[in-house]
Amino acid sequence: MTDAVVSFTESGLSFDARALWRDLDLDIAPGEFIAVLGPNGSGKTTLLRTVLGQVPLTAGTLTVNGRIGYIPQQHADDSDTMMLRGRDLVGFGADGASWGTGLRGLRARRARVDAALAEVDATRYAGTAVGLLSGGEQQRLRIAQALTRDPAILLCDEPLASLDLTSQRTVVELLDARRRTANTAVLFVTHELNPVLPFVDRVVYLTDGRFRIGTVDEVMNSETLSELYGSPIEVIRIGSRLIVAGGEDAHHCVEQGYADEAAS
Ligand SMILES: Nc1ncnc2c1ncn2[C@@H]1O[C@H](COP(=O)(O)OP(=O)(O)OP(=O)(O)O)[C@@H](O)[C@H]1O
Repeated sequence: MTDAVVSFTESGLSFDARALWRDLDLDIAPGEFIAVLGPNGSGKTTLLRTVLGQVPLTAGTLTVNGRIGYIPQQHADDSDTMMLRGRDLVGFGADGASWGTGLRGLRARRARVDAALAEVDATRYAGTAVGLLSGGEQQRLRIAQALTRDPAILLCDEPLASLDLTSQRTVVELLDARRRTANTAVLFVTHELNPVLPFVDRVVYLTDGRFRIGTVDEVMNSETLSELYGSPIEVIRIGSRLIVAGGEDAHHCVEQGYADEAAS
C-alpha cells in the first residue's frame, strides 16, 4: 500500500529466544482504526513501541509516514503529572515542535493547545490541577496532548483502563471523530474489544508468538481463535457484543456483567 501511514514488512521481534511475532506484514491506512488484542505479555505494547522507534525490529522493516501521537498507559504513580494544570499537561505535547521564535512562536503554540483542548471538549477544566479531575477528564487531556502534534497516527495503549462505561464511550467517540475529520489512523491496544467494536476496521490478535490480522468477523470467531491458541475457544455474539470463552485470556472481551448475561 503506497499511502500507508505505517508499514510492517516481513517483520519480526524476538527478545532472546522468545519471538513475539514473526513474518508480520501490516499496512495501516490513513483513518484506519485497528484494535490490538491478545493476552498479557503477548507483545501489544511492544508493537506500539516499535512504531515509536523505542524498540527495534529484529527482522524485516518498519516505515512510518507522518507524525505520531501517543497516549501511554495510565499509571497510578503519575504523581508529578497530577500537580500540573490541564493546560500544562496538554502543552507538553506541543513542546519539541517547531513553532517559530519569539512571541509568534508562543502564540502559535498556545493556539494549538487551545484547539486540542476544544477538540476534546476540555477547555472548561484546562486551569484545574490534573489530580482533581476524574479519570475520564484526565484521559481527554491525554488525548488532547497527543493531538497537539497533529498526528497522522494515534498510538493508544489501553486508554479505557479504569474508566467507567460512559467515559469509555466518550474516549472512543473522540478518537473516532478525529479519524473521521482528520484521517488520523488509530492503533488501539485494549483488553476489552466491545467498547470499540462498532468502530474497528481490523484486529491484530497476538498470542504466544503467533498472530492473526483481519476484520472482526475474520479474526473473532471460534474457528480462527481456536486455531491461534491451539485449544478450543468459543466466540459468542450477543447483540452487538462479543464474548470469548475458553483459553487463558477468555476475559479479554468480556465486560462487567456480560458473562452473566451470556450464561443466563
Ligand atoms: N526490552 C525488553 N527486553 C526483554 N523483554 C521484553 C522487553 N520489553 C518487553 N519484553 C517482554 O515482552 C513481552 C511482551 O510485553 P508487552 O508489554 O508488549 O506485552 P503486552 O501484550 O502489552 O502485555 P499486557 O497486556 O500485560 O500489557 C513480555 O513478556 C515482556 O516482559
